[in-house]
Amino acid sequence: MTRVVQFGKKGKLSPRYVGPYKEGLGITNFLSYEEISIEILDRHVLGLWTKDMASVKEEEATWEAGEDMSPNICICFLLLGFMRKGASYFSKINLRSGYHQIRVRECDISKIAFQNRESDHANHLRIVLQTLRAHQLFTKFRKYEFWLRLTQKKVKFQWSNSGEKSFQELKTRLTSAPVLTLLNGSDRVDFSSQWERGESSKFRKSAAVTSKEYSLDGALENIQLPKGDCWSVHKFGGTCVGTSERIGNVAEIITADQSERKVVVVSAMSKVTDMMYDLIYKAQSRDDSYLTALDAVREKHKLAAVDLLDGDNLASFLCKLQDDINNLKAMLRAIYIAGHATESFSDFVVGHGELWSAQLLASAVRKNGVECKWMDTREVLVVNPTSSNQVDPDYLKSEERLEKWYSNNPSKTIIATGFIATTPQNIPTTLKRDGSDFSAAIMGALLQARQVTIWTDVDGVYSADPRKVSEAVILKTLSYQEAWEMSYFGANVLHPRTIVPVMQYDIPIVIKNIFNLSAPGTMICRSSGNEYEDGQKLESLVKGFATIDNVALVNVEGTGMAGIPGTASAIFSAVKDVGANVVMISQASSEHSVCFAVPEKEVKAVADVLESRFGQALSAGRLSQIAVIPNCSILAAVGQRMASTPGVSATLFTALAKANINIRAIAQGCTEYNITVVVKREDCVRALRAVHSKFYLSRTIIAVGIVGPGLIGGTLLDQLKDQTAVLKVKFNIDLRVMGITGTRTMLLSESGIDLSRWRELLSAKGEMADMNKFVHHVRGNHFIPNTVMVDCTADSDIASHYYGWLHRGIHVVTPNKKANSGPLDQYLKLRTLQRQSYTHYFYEATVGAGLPIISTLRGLLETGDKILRIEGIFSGTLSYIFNNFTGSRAFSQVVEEAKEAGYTEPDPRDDLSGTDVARKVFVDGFKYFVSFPASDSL
Ligand SMILES: NC(=O)C1=CN([C@@H]2O[C@H](COP(=O)(O)OP(=O)(O)OC[C@H]3O[C@@H](n4cnc5c(N)ncnc54)[C@H](OP(=O)(O)O)[C@@H]3O)[C@@H](O)[C@H]2O)C=CC1
Ligand SMILES: N[C@@H](CC=O)C(=O)O
Repeated sequence: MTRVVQFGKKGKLSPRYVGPYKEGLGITNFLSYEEISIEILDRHVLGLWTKDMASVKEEEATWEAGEDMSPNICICFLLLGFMRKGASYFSKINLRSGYHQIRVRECDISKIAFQNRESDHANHLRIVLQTLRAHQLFTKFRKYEFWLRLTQKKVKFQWSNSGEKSFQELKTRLTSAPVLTLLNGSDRVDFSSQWERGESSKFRKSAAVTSKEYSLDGALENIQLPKGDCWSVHKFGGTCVGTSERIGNVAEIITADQSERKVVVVSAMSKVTDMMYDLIYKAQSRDDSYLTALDAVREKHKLAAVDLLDGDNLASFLCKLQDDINNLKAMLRAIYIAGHATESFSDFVVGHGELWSAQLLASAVRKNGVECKWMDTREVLVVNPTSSNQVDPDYLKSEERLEKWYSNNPSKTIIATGFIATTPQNIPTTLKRDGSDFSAAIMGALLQARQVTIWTDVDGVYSADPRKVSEAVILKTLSYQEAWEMSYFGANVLHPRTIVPVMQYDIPIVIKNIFNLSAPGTMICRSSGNEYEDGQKLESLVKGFATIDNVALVNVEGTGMAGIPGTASAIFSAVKDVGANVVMISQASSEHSVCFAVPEKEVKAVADVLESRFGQALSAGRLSQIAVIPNCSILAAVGQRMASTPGVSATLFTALAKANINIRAIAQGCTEYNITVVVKREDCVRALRAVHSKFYLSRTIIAVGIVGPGLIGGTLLDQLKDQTAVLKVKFNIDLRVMGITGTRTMLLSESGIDLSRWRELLSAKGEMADMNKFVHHVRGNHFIPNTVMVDCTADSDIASHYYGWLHRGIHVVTPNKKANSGPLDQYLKLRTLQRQSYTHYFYEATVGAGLPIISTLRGLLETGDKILRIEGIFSGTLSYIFNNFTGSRAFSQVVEEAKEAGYTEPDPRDDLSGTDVARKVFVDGFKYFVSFPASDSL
């Protein structure tokens, strides 16, 4: 029972009952317990109403109520009445007294008014507070003196920050007091026993956040806004509600969601926001087609509604839609005439997409039998636009409005519009880019919800862009900071600002795929500090990698910069003046140069302004240059566990070096949560894949080119066929043979040759051999960071390519002795380059037919052994001949047999002449202890 009392013109009302405040309890025709207890426990004690207040003229038993009378104080008196009677636990009986809920207007929040002597205020309050103190419910009485001052009639009302703080504390203390209640008729439940059983915190929370638990018979509306774990927030983007069928699916998800209470934030149907902006653009360009475009908008929503709804629901939606369209038509006409739309006009028009999708979804949810309310968030979310095209939420005002909205629209399921909000002056505005995610996060914070779920069309946050790294994995968890860093550096996770509202309450954000409900998604939450909890491998110090393409570097250099305060300020003020966004900054400690990255499209303006501002410094030689390096990309490694872990950057840079990626600039924040490098744009994907595989987030992919599929090359290909699976599973290596070439034909593949059929494919599909094309193909796949050429020929011409290959970052593996037994200076040049380019040059198979002779010799020498003598027959061919040329067969026949057995060189004369043995002696390992003149070669 809620009694509505109309106010007269002067805001006076006369109560119909004189309260029994001084007469004792038990008068029956007062408010029911539910009304009062809920008011007490949930709204008024918790409420944040800050303006005063109903003053009571006792003699007349009338109330003068200001527009904003505060019931907080009244409630305190209410409590004190009970406490004065010795109550330390409250029951509904205590509360059934002469207090009235009144509303100024039908739609207003009910407020409690009651009869009281003004002179009693201070006394009563003291008793309340002393009683609380006696029960150790708060610690410092003097902290609440503000209350006493405020309640004095002639004292000017001033609500200071400290008053607010103290009130909040008092509120918490009061609401954590034990309360007796009746749940059902005469069933009495003593929550104090829960308290004694150690469930106080649970109870405190439920007392503070729910109201229904205290209802006697459920007759009373839940007008008090509960907060806390009972709420979950879901956000569905435009793709999720792109069609009537998808809206229906979303309604199913909401219906199936087990949360006690939920707010569902919804974007406009996909493409609608663009359509709405297009309307404005057309209208202000005086393009008459805005009318047909508006018809298309109406039709889209009408069709969706007809598919989804029926009966009254459909009729009422269509009626509302037509009203809105009529209004929009008028507004667009005004824009058409003015030839201009103000920002608030635009925001108002554009926001209709969310208004319609929220209403459609709400109707669809209701159709599933779930009671729900839809919320136009412009009534609730208050934001202050900033100069930088962003908005700052006003949480206090939004909270007030949310409480008010809820009291008029109490529901366990609320479908709220994303993206739109209002300014403090009630001017419609939007939350700008990715605004719906932000709306959901703000709602989560206002309700202190258990979780915010962002529904999208991917399974979660990937360790890298899956379009660039096909082996990218879904991350189970990310800390707020990691998500923040990833999204800043281009990972399409969440807008960084989305994380801010939820962070303060430790509310997790879960990213889920609406098209794959069984996928667990990614949870963004406070870092647990437990290295293993998220199931990531120990090696995954880096959680993920993100890239930003299309950036340019600007390098300002000169001796005149060192030690001159204000240089950086002057540079970046100039950059700010042209509105450019600085993505990354790096300055060497020598202070001779400052290097920073800006979006490519802004670099010209930046260069121009710097040239003009620093023209004098340039001509005087204080600055040597302002250089622009275009076509760059930023690659960022992100991971909270990178902090204070030595070796992460070394691993990162080694991976990049091995993939032959040149780093143009480096930056690392002092939190050590990210390491950022700038690379050439064309190198970016290879760089990303190289580092991704290096940190064991995926397999190391190697593109292999086989030159010379003869005996050795063919055997190797067969061996690779057998080992491919083992290499993948056991060694995390994904080896793909991208090309095979002989002297006449070559076979190329985009994704890797099927090694079980390579002979058949080479002869059937081989094309004319072309070494340049071959190398370009094997190396040219931007998605594979590592390339290896395996030279299985005995050709010096092929060996002469090694230098160029190593120079391009291509690793070389060969059994061909030619490069190592040619001119020594060329060999040494090759080795120097190999060391400088961080590439591998492996040639173990040149000696001993693949037995580990070279590495063994080197190991012996490195550990202090001295090689005095090496004895043996360094030729398989000669060894075969020595053993088999017994005179019974012709020498040529024995040589033929040796060739058949695979011992000989392609030209057996190399073996017979001893040249092959001599080459082996030349090969690296032997050079440790045999001196050759630099001019010697074979
Ligand atoms: N046999 C052995 O036990 C050992 C051999 N080696 C070394 O392995 C290498 C290969 O020996 P092996 O397999 O026996 O010789 P093969 O004669 O069986 O194979 C040589 C291959 O190289 C190809 N080839 C030659 N020149 C070129 C060129 N310019 N461009 C492309 N392909 C070319 C040939 O192609 P095509 O068929 O089209 O002419 C052929 O497929 C040699 O350097 C040898 O010293 C090392 C250790 C042991
Ligand atoms: N032809 C060589 C084998 C490869 O190096 C030999 O006979 O030993």
